[in-house]
Amino acid sequence: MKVTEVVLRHMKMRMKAPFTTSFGTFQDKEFLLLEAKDENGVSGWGESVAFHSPWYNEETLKTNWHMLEDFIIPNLLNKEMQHPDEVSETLSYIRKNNMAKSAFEGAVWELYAKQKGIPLAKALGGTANEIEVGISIGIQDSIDELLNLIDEYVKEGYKRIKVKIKPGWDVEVMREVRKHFPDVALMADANSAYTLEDINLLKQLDEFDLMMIEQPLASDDIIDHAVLQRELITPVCLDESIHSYEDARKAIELESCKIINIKIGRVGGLTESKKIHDLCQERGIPVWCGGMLESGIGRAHNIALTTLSNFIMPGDTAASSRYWEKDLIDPEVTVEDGMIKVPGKPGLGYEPSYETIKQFTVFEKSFS
Ligand SMILES: O=C(O)CCC(=O)c1ccccc1C(=O)O
Ligand SMILES: [Mg+2]
Repeated sequence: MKVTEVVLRHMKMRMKAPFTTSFGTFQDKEFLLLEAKDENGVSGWGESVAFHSPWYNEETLKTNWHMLEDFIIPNLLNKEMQHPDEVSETLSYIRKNNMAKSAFEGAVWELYAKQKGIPLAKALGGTANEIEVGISIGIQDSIDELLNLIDEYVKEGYKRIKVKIKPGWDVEVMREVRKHFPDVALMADANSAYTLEDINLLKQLDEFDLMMIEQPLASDDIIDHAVLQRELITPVCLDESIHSYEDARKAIELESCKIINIKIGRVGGLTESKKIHDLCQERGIPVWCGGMLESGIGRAHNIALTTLSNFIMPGDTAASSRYWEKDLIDPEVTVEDGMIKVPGKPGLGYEPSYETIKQFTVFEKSFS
């Protein structure tokens, strides 16, 4: 298998509604799409989930463009490979820049699956025919607005509700949500908005029978998370803290968390995601697939990964229509009763639409 041409596209798509986390708000989603073609003109697709600004991690779509253009693409163009695992091996000399690596690697994984004539899910070793999904709700202007949204999503059948929290929008909010939705599977995501000084406040969340609290403390801190986990009944789930298999191993050994959120981009690709998945399975740590407000391409990658057997908790990969007026793929991702049917066609199983992609492309460059 060989990638003989790469088309890199800078995309800009407006989300239906702004998304607010403890770091701020945005509505225009900019990201990179990477199309990798083989010598027969077959394309595999990858998406970089790096945002316009480095609030979630240190990467941005411009740093990703730089890494791809100046290092990753030259390293991998025209390189003969037997298996997509060789992408991360080849790039292992590059420190971090996981989202940039993952964009290329995801495209190679799709190409590999297409060449074998099997769905990406199967190529990864996944077995599920359908997957359970939840939904992540950003910080709202009022509790009433939040309750209305939750009501809507519960009626649509989403299997669990995740509420973003931050100081000043936490205990009282979760109390109201629990009061109105006593039976819903519920969790909170803090995106690192707290420190150990907030331990008493975080302990109050134990009242609400949450499935987990996601990334309460700093993005690089598994020591304090271990201290916090010892004090909480609610399981801690790590998101931003886990960049690799090694991070996952250390967090599990320190008992910094009881659950891990795997995001393909954050850990540098599908090969590393699988390794983390397998480790967690061995250690009895459930995993679920996080979301980065992806277009259909990244969404399709998440769906394929989620078919692995230790993805036993609903992920954040909601329906295309939750984010976009029009997604880049045909068909779009749809959710019925909180389930997504895993496509049976080779590769991603969703066809990227060149017409729609063109409409949202700010800039593109071809490498061969
Ligand atoms: O709906 C999604 O794609 C996930 C939404 C979400 O929670 C999120 C969105 C952007 C960046 C980080 C996160 C997160 O999981 O922390
Ligand atoms: Mg998170």
